[in-house]
Parts: sequence; structure tokens; C-alpha cells
Amino acid sequence: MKYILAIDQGTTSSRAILFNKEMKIEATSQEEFPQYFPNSGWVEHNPNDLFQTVINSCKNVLKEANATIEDIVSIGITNQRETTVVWDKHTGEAVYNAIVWQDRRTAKECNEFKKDGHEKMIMEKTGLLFDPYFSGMKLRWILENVEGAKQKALNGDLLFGTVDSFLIWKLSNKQNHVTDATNAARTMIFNIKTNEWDKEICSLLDIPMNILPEVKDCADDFASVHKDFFGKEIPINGVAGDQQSALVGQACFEPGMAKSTYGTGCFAILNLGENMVVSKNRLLTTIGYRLNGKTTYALEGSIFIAGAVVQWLRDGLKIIEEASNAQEMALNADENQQLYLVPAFTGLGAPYWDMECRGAIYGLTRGSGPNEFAKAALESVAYQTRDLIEAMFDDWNSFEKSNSNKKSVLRIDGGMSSSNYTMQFLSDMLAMAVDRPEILETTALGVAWLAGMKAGFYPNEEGFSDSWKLERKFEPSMDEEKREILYDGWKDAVQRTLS
Ligand SMILES: Nc1ncnc2c1ncn2[C@@H]1O[C@H](COP(=O)(O)OP(=O)(O)O)[C@@H](O)[C@H]1O
Ligand SMILES: O=P(O)(O)OC[C@H](O)CO
Repeated sequence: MKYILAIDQGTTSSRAILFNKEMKIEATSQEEFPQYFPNSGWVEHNPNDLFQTVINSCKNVLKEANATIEDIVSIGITNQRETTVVWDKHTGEAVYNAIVWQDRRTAKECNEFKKDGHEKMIMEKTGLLFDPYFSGMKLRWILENVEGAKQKALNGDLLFGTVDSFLIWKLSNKQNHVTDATNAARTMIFNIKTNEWDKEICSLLDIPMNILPEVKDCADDFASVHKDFFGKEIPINGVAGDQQSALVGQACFEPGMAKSTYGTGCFAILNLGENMVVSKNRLLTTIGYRLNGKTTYALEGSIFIAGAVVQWLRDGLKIIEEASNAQEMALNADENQQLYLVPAFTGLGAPYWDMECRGAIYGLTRGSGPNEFAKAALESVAYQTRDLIEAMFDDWNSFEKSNSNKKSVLRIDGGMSSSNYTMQFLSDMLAMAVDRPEILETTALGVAWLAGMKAGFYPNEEGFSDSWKLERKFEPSMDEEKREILYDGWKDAVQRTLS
């Protein structure tokens, strides 16, 4: 048997997944690693943990499938985005822990840059906001705060990379310092119009450009894994940040197609085609994928708390034992009560971007109990998605005038997409069909396809799109008046919650 090996290096664990010739999953393996919180708002990983859990997962998945390295045609790597590593190119040791995408340590400095009027330029060139989320400010922090780092960088002794880049450099035995366009697009120092690292931004942040990796297409010759690791050299032919990989895995190749991934948080991405549209609604513009030198742009919006609200029902309120119980409770809730839970546990993401506000619940009565809480929790995810999707399609429609009000496909995935109650309510709230595919592991599938297609093992874009299979379509069934009354109530609840 021949396989493609997909590596998914995520925020809490590393996974390896083997896909067979039919693009079906043959085996998976996963290993968690520690999270470090050295200060309030700081989040770090040990880069060696990231690498070692990747190696272990790859070895274990081969065992799991009774396969050997001879069976692997090519490797694809997808990863938590924005997380920043700086390492010594001679010793291979990181000069500081990986600063994780969730880390907010540079918030104050970002505000100063914003006050000085630099955000407009950042938005126009990178599609992003001036925010600690992105790699540029994390990289700046390391160079400014780790003793000797700036000088070493200037001397050409250090390298910077997002997690994909660090892993590839290690796997290639220090040979290839590369990344792909989707990961570069999340650094805030990459110009997504010209597809180049941006001199003006690097100079503003005082980042020496000699430490930056070469940026490749998503399906490309990235490197060969050195034979010391698995006993044989294997090409790495696919790389994409995890959310973009899911866009590809959902075969959202046409402008107007969107995917929404419901894990701990939720990330929605809309394909914009060849046009870089800067959002009027404070959404992010990013690179969806780059194939054969051609960039496909995308709009992205994220919700911080999606599946995490269900974890809160379980671990905080202790009113459910497992995530799937929330649905039964929602179905048993009193229909005459209308509770709104605004899960702003860590602020609200797009399109509000309010980091200071905190969660709230509205509409409580003497009769409100666990069932009503569970219902409000699940529904909050749909309301938040409507906020995002409305903002996205507003940008899309004002750009694509001929398509005025055209709403197209929304494909869903991630752990929480298995909740039928939530997905039906989502379809009702959006007044659009919501499609759930047979393969929910779309993140790994996306990068497996990129690697397999480059290696000539998998079909082209068209063939891959044809292989996408629907498991269930959720169609809107709520009448319009009810939908709008409910949504107005949500908007009112959000307004009362904002700081
Ligand atoms: N049946 C379900 N109903 C509601 N939420 C669910 C259900 N199953 C899983 N979840 C939620 O989905 C999340 C896990 O999804 P996953 O895609 O594995 O997330 P991540 O990759 O962020 O860890 C958890 O937050 C969990 O609460
Ligand atoms: O590792 P995940 O799945 O939580 O994804 C993290 C995102 O890429 C952050 O932007």
C-alpha cells in the first residue's frame, strides 16, 4: 500500500494521519505536549516538544497501520499559525520558547504603533490588523528581549520561522529554511499583494530580513526529510496553515465558497479568488492558498469561544458529563424562555474585536435551569457565526456587485460540527444551507491533497473537488420573522456586553 503522511502540528497536540490512494484515513496518531503560561496573557511552547511529538506521532502512525516508511509517497505539513520560533542556525537550538498565537504580551506596544498611525499601512499590505496575534510582533519581542538575539540576528546566526518552517528545517537536517505563502501571510511582515517580505514593515519593527525563510507555493518541493529520522529520505510536498488547509480540504476552490471550523474556537474563511479585498468590517484578508504561483485570497473571521462554551458547561458549570449531552438538554429546554449567553470569556473576536468585555447571560427567570443554559450555549455559536458571515458577505457583495446578496456554500467541520442541534440552528440563523462532509478531518486532508497532488499521487483540483462527499445538508426551516426577532435579541445582548 502507498500513503500520504499528513502532519498536523496544533496548539495542544501533534497528530500524524495516513491517507490512502482513495484519500481515506488509514490510521491516526496523536500526542499532547505541555503549555506554558509564564505571565498573565503569555502562552508558550517548548519548540523541542513540538518537534519530538511530531516525530513520535509519525512513527506511531506507521505502526498503527502496519506500514513502513517505504509506503510513504510524500509528506504534507499543516500547523498552528502565527506561533513564532527563533533559533540558532548552527546549533539548531531555539533562543526562546515558541511564542504561541494566543499570546498577548505585545498588546501595549501594538497600541503605540496604532496610535502612531501605522495600522492602515499594515492592513493595506498584509490584510491583517496591528495585533499581538500575528508573528511580527512576537518576533520583534524575542529580538528585543532575549539577550544578544538582535546582534546574532544581524550577524546572520539566527533564523525565524512559523512552526512549519521550524519543523521543515529540523527534518531536512538544517538544509531548507522555507515556509509557504499561507503561513507567511499570518506574520504581519509579508506583503500579500507582492508576495514578498515587506521592507518597510520589517524596518518599522526593526527585524533584519536575513533571518526570514524563503516563501513557496502550498504544493511545492519544500525539502527532503533526512534519512536519519525514519530510515529513508521522503519529500515534503505540501504545506499550509491549519485553517487554510481546511479551506483546501473542504474543496472551497470557487470564489464565494466558505468553510467554518468548530473546534475550541471557530475560524471561518471565504474564498475571494484573485482579488485582495480589504474588509470594511475588520475581518482579516489572507492568502487562502497559492498554487503554481497564483495566489487565491480569502477573508477570515474568528470566534474565540465555540466548542469551548460546551467545555465550560462540562467543566465549569458541571451540568453535562460529555459534550454530546448538551444537545439533549437543549432539546428539552423550555420553549417559552429566551436566554442569550454571550460567551465573551476572553473578549469578543471579529467583527467586534473587544478584548476587554467579559461574558454575560440575559433573560434569566426563576424557571431557568441547566437545559436553558445548554440551549443558550449552543445557540451562541450560531449567533456569533451569523455576525461573522454577515460581515464577510457584506464585504464580498460590495466587492462583487454583480453577485449582490448571493449567498453561497458554507461547509462545516471540527468537533462541534457533530452537534446536529447546533448545525440546524446555525442553518436557521444564517438562512442558508450548511453542508457537513463525510470526512471531518479536513485540515489534514487539505495538506495531504496538496502533497499528494504535487507528488502525482492524487488528482488535480477538479478531481479533488469531485471527491468531496456530503454527509448531511442542514436546510433552513425557521420562518423569517422568528429568525430576525431572535437575532435582534442577540445583537441587543452583545451591545449590552461590549466594554
Ligand atoms: N457533540 C458535540 N456537541 C457540542 N460540542 C462538541 C461536541 N463534540 C465536540 N464538541 C466540542 O468540540 C470541541 C473539540 O473539537 P476539536 O475539533 O477536536 O477542537 P480543537 O482542534 O480546537 O481541539 C470541544 O470544545 C468540544 O466541546
Ligand atoms: O491549532 P489550532 O487548531 O487551535 O489552530 C490555531 C490557529 O491556526 C491559530 O490561528
